[in-house]
Amino acid sequence: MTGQFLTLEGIDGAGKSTHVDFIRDWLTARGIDVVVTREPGGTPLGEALRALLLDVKSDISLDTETLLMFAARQAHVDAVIRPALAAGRWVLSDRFTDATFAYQGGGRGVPFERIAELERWVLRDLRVDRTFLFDIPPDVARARMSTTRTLDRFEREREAFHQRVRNAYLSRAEADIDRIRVLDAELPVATLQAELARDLGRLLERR
Ligand SMILES: Nc1ncnc2c1ncn2[C@@H]1O[C@H](COP(=O)(O)OP(=O)(O)O)[C@@H](O)[C@H]1O
Ligand SMILES: Cc1cn([C@H]2C[C@H](O)[C@@H](COP(=O)(O)OP(=O)(O)O)O2)c(=O)[nH]c1=O
Repeated sequence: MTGQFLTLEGIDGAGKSTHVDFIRDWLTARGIDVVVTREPGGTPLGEALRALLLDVKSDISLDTETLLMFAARQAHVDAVIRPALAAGRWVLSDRFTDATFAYQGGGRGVPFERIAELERWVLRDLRVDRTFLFDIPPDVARARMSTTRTLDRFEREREAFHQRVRNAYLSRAEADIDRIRVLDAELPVATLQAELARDLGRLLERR
């Protein structure tokens, strides 16, 4: 049996990374072999592209940025995601293609159809089984980040950019309610973990 492919999405500072270990541990405790990965990244090439993409000093045009995201994704899908799923392992990726629709599409204005074309080319028959979208107002997310990290190229964008990213994520969630679960990321971590556990339980049952 092939594994399930799970992704975490949301604007920067929404709290995705906070739940990665929880999801991995919850699944591992139930006998599931989980591969944790992230985008951009997940392979040596992908991590090198990530460094370029996030570096505040990089001067990258819109289309180049979009193509680099998909170049990293192509390597990631072929080297990590497909083999793991084929071996019956589950894959948990901190961000995936929804992020390109949200950031490059919603945030920067790349036409969604162009991104969809790249998605068809790179993903072919690969589908995400469940996406947890951590939804939060940009000002709350920004306040969370400012205490903990040096901001990268995307995190330094204005609040209006992050609002467009958030709106694009929410539109995708409305259009794909079977896959994307929207979580109110302002809730306490323990409440969010209880919701995640409930939904993971449903995924396990339907295997
Ligand atoms: N539900 C929550 N309530 C309050 N603070 C949170 C919550 N989830 C995460 N945080 C804090 O917000 C900051 C950003 O979280 P993080 O998981 O790094 O976000 P992301 O990976 O989405 O950028 C961290 O300092 C984290 O401890
Ligand atoms: C995968 C992906 C990420 N991004 C951006 C969103 C994030 O700002 C950044 C990666 O951030 P993220 O993995 O959230 O970084 P961290 O939690 O370490 O700060 O890349 C895109 O713009 N498009 C994409 O397709």
